[in-house]
This record gives sequence, structure tokens and C-alpha cells, in this order.
Amino acid sequence: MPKVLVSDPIDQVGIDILSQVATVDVKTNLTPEQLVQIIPEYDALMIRSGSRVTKEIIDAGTQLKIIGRAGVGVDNVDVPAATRRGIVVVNSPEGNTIAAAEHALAMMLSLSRYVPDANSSVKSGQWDRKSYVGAEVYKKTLGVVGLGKIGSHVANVAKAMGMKLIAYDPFISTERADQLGCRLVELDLLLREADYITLHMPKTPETTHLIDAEALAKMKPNARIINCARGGIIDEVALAEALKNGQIAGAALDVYETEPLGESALRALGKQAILTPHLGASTAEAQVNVAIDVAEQIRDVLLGLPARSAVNIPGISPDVMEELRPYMQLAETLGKFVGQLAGGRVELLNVKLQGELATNKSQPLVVASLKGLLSQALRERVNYVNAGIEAKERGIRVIETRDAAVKDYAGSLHLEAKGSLGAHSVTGALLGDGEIRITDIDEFPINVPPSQHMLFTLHRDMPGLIGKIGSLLGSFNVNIASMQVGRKIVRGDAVMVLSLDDPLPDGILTEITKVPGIRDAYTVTL
Ligand SMILES: NC(=O)c1ccc[n+]([C@@H]2O[C@H](COP(=O)([O-])OP(=O)(O)OC[C@H]3O[C@@H](n4cnc5c(N)ncnc54)[C@H](O)[C@@H]3O)[C@@H](O)[C@H]2O)c1
Ligand SMILES: O=C(O)[C@H](O)COP(=O)(O)O
Repeated sequence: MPKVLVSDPIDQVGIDILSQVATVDVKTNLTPEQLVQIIPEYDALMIRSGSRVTKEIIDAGTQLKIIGRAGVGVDNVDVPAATRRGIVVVNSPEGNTIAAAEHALAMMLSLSRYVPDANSSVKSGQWDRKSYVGAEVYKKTLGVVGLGKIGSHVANVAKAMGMKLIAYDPFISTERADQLGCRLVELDLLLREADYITLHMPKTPETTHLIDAEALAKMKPNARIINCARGGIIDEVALAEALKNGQIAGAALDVYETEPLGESALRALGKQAILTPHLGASTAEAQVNVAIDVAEQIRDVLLGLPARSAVNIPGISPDVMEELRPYMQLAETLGKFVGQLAGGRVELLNVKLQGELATNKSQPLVVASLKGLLSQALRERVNYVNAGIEAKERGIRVIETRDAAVKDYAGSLHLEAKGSLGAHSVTGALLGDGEIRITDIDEFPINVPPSQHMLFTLHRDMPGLIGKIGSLLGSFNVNIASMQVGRKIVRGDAVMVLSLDDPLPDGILTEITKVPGIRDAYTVTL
């Protein structure tokens, strides 16, 4: 019988499901060293946010086939390390949505009425009614940052409580926001207008310390902020300072930069701060949902069946997969590329299958394109299984077209993304050895392999321009690995694609756009 290790508390219903096919050991509060030591004997690991599954643990898990996260966030799992080892990582994307949303709403009301401090005061023998005069949320403005599953539910309930809704989410369509009764605004405006701000996005390099001293300074003095998303989105030191100085009226946190929360200035704050120990998903209902969701997937994978919410492995049948595998990577790369050219809000994706691809089963390629396109917003949460649904929920319309005429390559894929910032397209194909080539950007013919850091410019074909860009990059110590230009007519519009050894430092893109002749410049990170 396979063996499953459960290293965080999960509902018994999950243990019962696993026990149908495996021997289950529940061992919580293990140190990383203990986990490294015992993991070699296990086929599956089931966790919550309490266990950090590092590369060291994954590498030691020589029998591991699956890691199941009984919850949403897989930021405590080294997913790339698991993927490289061929270990499926699954989660429960929706099992605790309502619980987390309700916790955020509870935090908002508790902050407004000082419920935790008033409760402690009565329990300590006092009867103080003067110190706890609160504020109503009715007719106040709620700013929702991150209008995904949890943010949407919070918005729905807040609307029913008579709140005015504004939202910031660079990856959501205006139509989706309209459906939820939210006015989509820029973050700056949200910070300045909202009486309450609630955060519901993943922690990514872009969202880390998104709420820093500068952002807090933009908020109203009566504003209150709630973070039930991920620790580190708010700069805790800056927040404690802003609360101490009365710069903002309150904050409620469920998640912290380091968990468990250690020494922190937040602990010394009074009734304007509410701190809970990562309780967002801690309802009986959510724990049953996530335990069933993830235990069933572990059971299925141990039985050789596909998982329904794998964050790193495609849920497509093995024979179709084998045929399409090389093109899946092409589609995902092109999706990432065109998504970054198009900027934030994509409303339409046209996937055109050309040459031999026109006769192929196209759905997996459409899904892979969407996965690439959405990965900037959703990171590891988007996978081959959920990319279609996620796109639909974000109001992205997908069109599929086919052109069987063989052009320069046996099969090629053309993606066109239309969004609030305009339309962009990219075409790619595979060489005989399976290597990817980008063959066309915005209808300009080129021939470049994708690389991790790329710079793309639209400019006027004129002498001296390319040299200026090279010198500018050199002055920022950015090394160019390769360069290609493409044009349709001499001295007309042209494109330049550079592969860079280093990411572009902040500010350089603006400098590039100031070079005479440059019409637009974009960076793409693959
Ligand atoms: N406290 C808890 O116990 C608890 C429980 C469940 C989930 N969570 C956390 O809540 C958060 C939201 O979860 P979800 O299930 O709603 O996720 P989701 O993927 O459905 O939604 C996340 C949203 O954030 C948006 N987004 C991405 N980058 C953004 C940015 N830079 N600025 C603004 N918005 C951005 C995405 O477009 C998406 O709409 C996650 O961080 C998750 O880990 C916490
Ligand atoms: O990402 C999640 O699902 C939440 O942060 C919940 O974490 P937990 O399962 O440790 O309560």
C-alpha cells in the first residue's frame, strides 16, 4: 500500500478518503529537518500553510508522486522543484473561498465597531461605552484590491450592505467589474477614495509591499485596511507607524510577513488594530471542503488517474498530450509573450492554428495559450485545467480560427490579444529539433528564439537608432545576447527584438521610449 504523510491538521473526512487506498500517518509540527528525514518513505504529502515544502524536502522525497495543499495558496511549496521532479502539486482553489471572504468581512465590521477590544474590556470587568463609538459601513466606499474569487464574494456581500464599490485589478475586464457593481479604478485613486480597503490578490513580486509608506500616506485619515490575502503585501513596519501616528484609522490582518508572527510593533497597537492568526480558511465547512477536494485528488493520482486541480501538470489525456507536447510549450510561450505586449486587461484572444495545426485537436493549444496569457496575473494558480474557466471569469473572449495553408513552417500558431491598451499579435513555430521560433510580432516578420528577458521596440527604420538603443542598454550595464530587426518597407515602420542577459533595470524603458524614432517599447519576461 502507498503511504501518505499528513503534516498539518486536516479534517478527518480527508484522512478517511486517503485510508481507502493508502496507509496514512498524521504527524504535525515537524521541523524541516524531521520532514527531510522521514519524507523518503512517503508517496504523497498532504499539507496546509503550516508546512514549508522546500526543494530539500522535495529532493529527499524520492517516492513522492503528489503534494496536496488543503487550501488555495501553494506559496509554501517549491512548485518548480516539484515540477522538475515530476511531482504533481494539487490544491483546492475554491474550497475556502467563502470562509476567507467572510473572515475579511468580519474583520471590516470588527474594525468599525472595535468588537475585539470592547469584548476584552467587558470580560475584564469594565462597562466602557464611550471608548468604543464606531463607524458604519453603510454608504461608505469599499476598495477591493484583487477581484478574483474571494474579492468577488466580498464585493457581493458589501454591496448588499449598502457600500459603494471600487476595485483595482489589472487583469480583470471592465465587464466583469460591472457585473459585480464595482467601478474599476487605478490603485492610486482607490487608495485616495476608499474608506475601507480589502486585499485579495496573490503575493507576487509586483504585490510585495504594494501597500508601503507611500501608499499608506495616500489613504484617508478615516480609512481602514484589511489583509486576509498574504503576508508581505503590506509593509508591516510602515503600517504600524501609520496606525501609531493616526495617519489611518485601522487595520485588520490575518496574514503576516513571517508566520507565526514574532516580535512586532503591531502587537503593541490598541483598538485600531486587529490581528488574527491566519484564520481565513478556518471554518468547519471550508476544512471539510478542502480536505475532500485534496484527499480525493491524492487518492486518484495514487490510483494512476489524473488530478482535477493540478497546479503544475496538464490534465489532458496522455496520448493527445504526447502528440501536442512540443506545441503546448509554444502556445504557452506565445500566450505569455502576447499578454505582456497587450498590457493588463485583455478582452479578446484570437488563437489561429496554421498549417498542420489546423487539422489538430486544438483545445489543449487554446488552453495552453490562455495559461501563458493568464500566468502574469495568476502565477502558479492557473493551470491547464482551470485556464479556460479563469479566462471566462475575467471576461476574456476566446476566438479560434484555422488556416490549413502551409506557410514557412509545417505548423505555426498565431495569437492576437486585444485589450484596453490596444491589440498585439505574435506568431511562432517549431524547428525540426523542436526549438521554438517567434516568426512574427505585430505583423512584422522576424526569426528569434524566445529568451527569459526580452526587449521589443516599434520604431521608425532610420540610421543610428539601433546603435543608440545599444549604447543606452550598455550605460545601464545590460548585456545584449542577440538582436533582430524586422521591417516591411525601407525607412518605414520597423521592430527590434533583443534578447538580454539581464532583466531591464527600473526606469530604462522610459529612457528608451524617449529616443527619437521609437514609437513604443515593451519588456517581456518568459
Ligand atoms: N487568509 C486565508 O486563510 C486565505 C484563504 C484563502 C485564500 N487566501 C489568499 O487570498 C488571496 C486571493 O485568493 P483567491 O482565491 O480570490 O484568488 P484568485 O486567483 O481567484 O484571485 C486573485 C485576483 O488577484 C488579481 N491580481 C493579481 N495581481 C494583482 C495585482 N498586482 N493587483 C491587484 N490584483 C491582482 C488577479 O487578477 C485575480 O483576479 C490569495 O492570496 C490567497 O492565497 C487567504
Ligand atoms: O491559501 C489558503 O488556502 C489559506 O491561506 C489557508 O491556509 P490554511 O489552510 O493554513 O488555513
